[in-house]
Amino acid sequence: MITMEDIVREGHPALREPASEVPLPPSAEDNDTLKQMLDYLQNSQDPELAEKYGLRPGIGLAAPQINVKKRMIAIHTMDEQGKQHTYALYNPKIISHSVEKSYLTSGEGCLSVDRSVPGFVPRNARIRVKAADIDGNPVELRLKGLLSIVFQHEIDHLNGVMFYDHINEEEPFAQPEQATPVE
Ligand SMILES: O=C(O)C[C@@H](Cc1ccccc1)[C@H](O)SCc1ccccc1
Ligand code: NI
Repeated sequence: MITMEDIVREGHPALREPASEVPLPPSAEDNDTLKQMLDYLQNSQDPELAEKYGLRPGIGLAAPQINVKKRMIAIHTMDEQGKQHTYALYNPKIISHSVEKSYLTSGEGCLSVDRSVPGFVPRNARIRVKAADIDGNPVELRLKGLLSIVFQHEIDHLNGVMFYDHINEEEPFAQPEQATPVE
């Protein structure tokens, strides 16, 4: 079971190195890792389990955050309409995106960052993602809103990018150009 001890924090090299493509079909080991990443998110959103194991709630997790330098992400979140979305993906790739930007009005956090970093994080409002699902089958997703933001946060982790790399240093709360706020 993944707990907070398994999640590496800022300064750990795994967070700043590009992760490697996962050979498909996935090995049993990679499959187990990806399932454990999704389990972490689901456990962390269960108040009893989160309390019992000291888990910080998360809606996304990327393999480099558990010191696995492979292109694997898990996402488990409600969208703005209250619909549950659950993804466990290999080799996600943004194949196109809108010109329009968006940003979370609350700013972003990160399970690998034990401090608050205030500011708007400009993201692409809409993205198309190609990936492989947990069985290694190809999937193509068109994402917007919170889901688009979470996917970009996690795919950034596969490229050694942290959310605060996008924050305007001079004016952290400057309204990003052509951007739609996401509550
Ligand atoms: O550290 C991570 O990668 C997981 C982040 C994902 C995230 C995505 C988009 C915007 C903010 C964070 C964690 O989920 S941070 C905790 C959290 C929980 C619920 C809602 C937002 C953030
Ligand atoms: Ni993060």
